[in-house]
Amino acid sequence: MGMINDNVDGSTYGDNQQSNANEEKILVSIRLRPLNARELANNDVPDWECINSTTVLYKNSQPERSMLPTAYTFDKVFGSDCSTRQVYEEAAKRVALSVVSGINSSIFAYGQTSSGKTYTMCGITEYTIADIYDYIHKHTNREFVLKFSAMEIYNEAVRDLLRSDAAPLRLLDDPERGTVVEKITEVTLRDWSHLKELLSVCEAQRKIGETSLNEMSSRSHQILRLTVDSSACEFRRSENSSTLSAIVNFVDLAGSERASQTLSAGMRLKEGSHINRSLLTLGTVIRKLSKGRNGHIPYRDSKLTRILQNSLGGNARTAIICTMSPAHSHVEQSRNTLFFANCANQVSTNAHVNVMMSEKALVKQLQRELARLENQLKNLGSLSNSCDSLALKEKELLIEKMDKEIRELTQQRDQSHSRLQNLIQSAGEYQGSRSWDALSSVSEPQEKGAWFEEYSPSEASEIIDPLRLDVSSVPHFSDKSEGLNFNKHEEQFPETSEEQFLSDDTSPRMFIEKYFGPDPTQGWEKIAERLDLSNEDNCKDVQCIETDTNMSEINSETVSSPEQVNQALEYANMHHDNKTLKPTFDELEKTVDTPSDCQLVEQYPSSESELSESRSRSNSDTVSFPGKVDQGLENVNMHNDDKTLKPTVDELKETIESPIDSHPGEQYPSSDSELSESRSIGASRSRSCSEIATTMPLSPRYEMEKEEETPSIEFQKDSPLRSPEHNNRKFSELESVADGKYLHRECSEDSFESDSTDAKEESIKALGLAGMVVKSEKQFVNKRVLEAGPTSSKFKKDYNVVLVVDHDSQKSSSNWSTEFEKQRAEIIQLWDACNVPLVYRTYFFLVFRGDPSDSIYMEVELRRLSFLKTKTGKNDAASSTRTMNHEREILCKLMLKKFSRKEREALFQKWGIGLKTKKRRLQLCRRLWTDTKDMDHIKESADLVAKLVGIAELGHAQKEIVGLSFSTPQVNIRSFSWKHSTPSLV
Ligand SMILES: Nc1ncnc2c1ncn2[C@@H]1O[C@H](COP(=O)(O)OP(=O)(O)OP(=O)(O)O)[C@@H](O)[C@H]1O
Repeated sequence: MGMINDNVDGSTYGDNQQSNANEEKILVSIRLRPLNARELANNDVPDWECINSTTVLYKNSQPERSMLPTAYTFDKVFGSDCSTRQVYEEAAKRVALSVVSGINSSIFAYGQTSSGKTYTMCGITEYTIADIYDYIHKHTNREFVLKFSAMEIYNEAVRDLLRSDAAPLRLLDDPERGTVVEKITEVTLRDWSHLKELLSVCEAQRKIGETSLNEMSSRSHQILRLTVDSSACEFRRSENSSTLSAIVNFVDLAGSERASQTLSAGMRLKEGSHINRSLLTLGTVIRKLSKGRNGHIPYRDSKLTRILQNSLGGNARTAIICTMSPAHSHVEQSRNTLFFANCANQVSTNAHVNVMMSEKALVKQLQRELARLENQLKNLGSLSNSCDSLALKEKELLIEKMDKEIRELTQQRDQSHSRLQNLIQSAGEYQGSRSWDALSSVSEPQEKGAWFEEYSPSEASEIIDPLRLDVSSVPHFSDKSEGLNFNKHEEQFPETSEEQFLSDDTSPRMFIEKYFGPDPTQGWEKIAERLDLSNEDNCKDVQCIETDTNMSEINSETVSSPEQVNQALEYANMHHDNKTLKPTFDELEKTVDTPSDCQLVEQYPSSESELSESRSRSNSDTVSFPGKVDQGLENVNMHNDDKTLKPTVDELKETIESPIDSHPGEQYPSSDSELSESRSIGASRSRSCSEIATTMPLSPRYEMEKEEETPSIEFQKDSPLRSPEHNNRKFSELESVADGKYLHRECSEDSFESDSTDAKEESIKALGLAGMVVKSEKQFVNKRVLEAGPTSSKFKKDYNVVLVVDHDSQKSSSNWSTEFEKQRAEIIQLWDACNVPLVYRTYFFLVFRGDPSDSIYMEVELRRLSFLKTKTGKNDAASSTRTMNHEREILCKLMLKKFSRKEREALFQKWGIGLKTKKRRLQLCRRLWTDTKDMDHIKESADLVAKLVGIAELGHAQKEIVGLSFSTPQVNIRSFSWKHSTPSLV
């Protein structure tokens, strides 16, 4: 036969949920015995009284006991006048008789020595067995088999009470039945009288001793065990028969005792010690079980708890009857008993119906169970599959979403790049465009005002898109070729807002990337590319000049160095007319004629005669310059609709014809005849060179370049081009330089068109950049030039001076770092003067830190800012200040978002802002980038802004990523490819 444990409702054992459904508390009751003769003799008084069927009350109100509870409630309480029958009926019968239904059960008697445990348990055992037999008699349809066994645990030894030998029994752990007592005698009961005989044997076998409290004190724990098997009579011999099988334990515990009270000694003391120890373990088990089975349950600490494990929180219904002596003299033990009872009352057990099945029935049962479990497994599998497919779908959706985001971001990046390229191009071009614009008086209705209000629908994007200011400065190009339609860009550019800027979805870093591109400096590459283009076109322009002005007349002496050009241009720029923002032609002419090796003013020709003489050496000066004059006049006539911003014809004429008083220009040619002469010669000449030269804004850097320690562009000293007689520079040569020949591009005689607007613009572009890059010591001139010498014919053919930025010389020169610092300080000043957005400054500041390859950027920035400073009007300044304030407000908000309260407080302290002052964040943001002369302040400002907008990670590393750091010393502007770490020389 196999055994399956079923719940009482018939469900299969092992189902936790159903098991929990059968959870029931241990039935706990209290029985007070009457005061015994000894107690009465001692005039002891009862302290305890049962005030109802469930509550026992402590009657004595001694002050020292006032803190202890006086009333205890249990399932049942029985007073001293209650019979054992009543106790059985109300406190044990239901539990005990579960055994006939196949449910294990246990009835315990717990209490101090001499409290009436044995007295009670004897009665209950008899009543139970009597009722069992009564039940059997009433249920004739079932066949019952009763087996009896009895044991005692004496001094921690298990003894079989049905055997006369005293050999202790071993305990074994059975996986199915739990702890079993090995070789214990189990007697199948014939009848009720048979059991009575056996009970008598047990009583006789049990260790009993006399103590001062109990003449017949039980010195052991006694467990009487009755096993009840039952099966339906009709299936008794059937293969499919099943049997209910359960055990009922009658546990008469030894009584707890105090040695002092029992006057124990010797063997009794030892017994008492074992008794108390095992009872202590039982109490611990009960206490732990009462707290929800947390922690280790010390069943194995004693044989008692080990044997009764199933009854203590296990699968047996359990009833505990706690016996107490109500005598005042036993109050401590009584309270201990009540405490144990109280804990036991919290313990739950799980009762199950134990079904013994025949092998065949067991197989069938197991097959059903197997099918059920397989079914469960399938369900789990399908659930798991559905979970997997769900997760897969989620992932696919996520991938799809990310793909979409990537596409959008890529598109935005491309747009930004495209826009940036154009903007950066304009950064280099705007000077030219402005000058062209001014000279030609293009039909712009008015000057562009504030930078940021021109092209963006929202301020936020404007703030961090400072290059837009360049857009505003080159409206002239907005409807031109090469994608320079900024209005179009405006449409393509998504509107943004401060909220977007600050939103979680768009991090400041992303925002920067979105509108700046991954790195705004990437656009510089395009500058280089455009250098090529524009120079190419400039060469065409030069060829045009050649054609019109008989370049054969130009000899090597007419070649001017770029340095001179720059000096001249700067000079011109310094003395421009305030109204037109342009130098007068006279000034320019003077400048052009200024020898490079001398101070501008000092070296100018001191008289008209000198000037005339100088000019007479070459027609080129009278060819090119008047060409520009004509152009300017022509344009003025065409677009003279804005007198406030554009020079009128008269103004222009005045500008041209009247030297500025305060300027050495008084030595310049001033007669109409000279001017006419110039015009007549250069009428058909391309406009570009001179126009550019007129308005080219130059930074103070060019003044520095005059100094010897500053690398500057020069022709090779050995070259004939550098001969002393070259001091008398000719404008045509300057023109050539200005037109971009210095940049690198070889010219082709047949590759240009004269008087071309495009050529003009390209020339402007080229010149806008020419000054940025021309600087070199010992630079080489195109080999063909050098080899051929300065013969005019050869020069005409190979008019292709090549300039190289010599980073090596820069790098090797300790001057570069000094110069870099100077330039940077200068830029910082200009940023401040021009209200350049802080984010832009920060980005620039972080990216460019003194690498030799930074020089070009620094130059470009200086030029851009220099020009910007000169052109910014009051309205512009007010507007840009507003925008700047707005930017600071945004940074202020970002500070709240980016920094914790602690971090902010640290910042306030660092920046000297009182922690209790109002608008602390705004105070801090208003201090950023303000002390332009304190580099520490600037660095800290940059670091803070970078952290706020998320560009802290930028620096040289980022620059290298975009290919802006060069490992080779020399960079040929012609093949200016920023992405090549080893750019080749021409
Ligand atoms: N409810 C009761 N009514 C009358 N007499 C009782 C009652 N309970 C116990 N007694 C008597 O008290 C004495 C001690 O009882 P009993 O031996 O059952 O105590 P015990 O708790 O088993 O003691 P021990 O732990 O020492 O074995 C016995 O003489 C018993 O007849």
